[in-house]
Amino acid sequence: MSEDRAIPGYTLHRVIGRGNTSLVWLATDARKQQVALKVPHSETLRVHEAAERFGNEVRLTLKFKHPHVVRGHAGMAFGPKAFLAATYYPRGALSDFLPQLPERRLPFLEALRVLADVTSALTYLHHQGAVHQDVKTQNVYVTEDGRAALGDLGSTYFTAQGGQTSGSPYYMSPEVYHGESSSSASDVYSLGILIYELLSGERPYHGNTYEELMVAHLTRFPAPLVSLNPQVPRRVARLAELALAKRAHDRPSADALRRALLSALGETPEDEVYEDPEKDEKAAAMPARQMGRHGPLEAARPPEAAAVPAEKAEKESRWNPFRRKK
Ligand SMILES: Nc1ncnc2c1ncn2[C@@H]1O[C@H](COP(=O)(O)OP(=O)(O)OP(=O)(O)O)[C@@H](O)[C@H]1O
Repeated sequence: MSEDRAIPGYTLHRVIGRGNTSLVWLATDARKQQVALKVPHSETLRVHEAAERFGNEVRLTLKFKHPHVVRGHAGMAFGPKAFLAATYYPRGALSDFLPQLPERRLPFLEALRVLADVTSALTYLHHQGAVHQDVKTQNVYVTEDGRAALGDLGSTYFTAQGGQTSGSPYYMSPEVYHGESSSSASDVYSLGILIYELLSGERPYHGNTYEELMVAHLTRFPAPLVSLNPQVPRRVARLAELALAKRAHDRPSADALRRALLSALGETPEDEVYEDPEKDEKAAAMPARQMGRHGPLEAARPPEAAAVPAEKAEKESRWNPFRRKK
């Protein structure tokens, strides 16, 4: 990284990832704590909607506080010194290591645990009135002891404020393919795809092009999950199949799925009690001198210009989700 992009207060050790938007470093902060430091590419800062998307990710990652949502420690949403310091997950994202596993699958109980954690994160976001819009293996980070956290809040928005519909074609719901608004039910659909993928080792729908995937999501039905993996408890299989209902209102809530997954793990699902995300905002803030014009604590704005409009997905070059490396 050139000197002018150095982030004050952090020592950079090595690059651990490179996405469309940012370069991710393993770094240590002033207290010698390891963090994943996301620094937007210069091009991201030059393209308005890309910069907005990064800024949205910074603001919301700092705002939400849940054990299964990637935690932001500090950041700056906009400007040449924009960055996000977040919890570092040494195993990386699910997509980083799944392909190396036998049959591309986590052991069954580990998969259930990861899914229960992601579903708990979604239950929380939906309870806050937010829609994630990008649930997929690339955005699920896993700890050494097999616990998961949902990250990449760049496309997340609050339904009360509105936001631009977006998604990734392997995970996108029929209504998003139709160019309609996304909702918590669209997240549940993407979660249904993830459940299939983790419990059967394969995504339910395939296609080599955006159009082929669209046809599959709009017209086909997945094979019964228990036929692909007889270990899957019937209730989980039933709800996962319902999560892939073509009509949004036929899908279960994330919370219903969370309860089924926890029961499958032999646990008694409890109601989740949430901390007010505003409560510790000041504690999570950067020192004032490091705050940009749009500091990380500013109320979250909808990522209007930031997300990938589904109907434009084919046309957009950089922001076409189908072309994203993931
Ligand atoms: N908190 C983290 N802990 C460990 N590794 C991480 C973390 N965040 C990101 N990475 C690594 O960096 C890679 C790139 O991160 P990410 O996909 O978030 O980049 P991005 O440019 O913001 O995303 P996009 O391509 O969706 O725009 C990830 O695939 C992962 O390997």
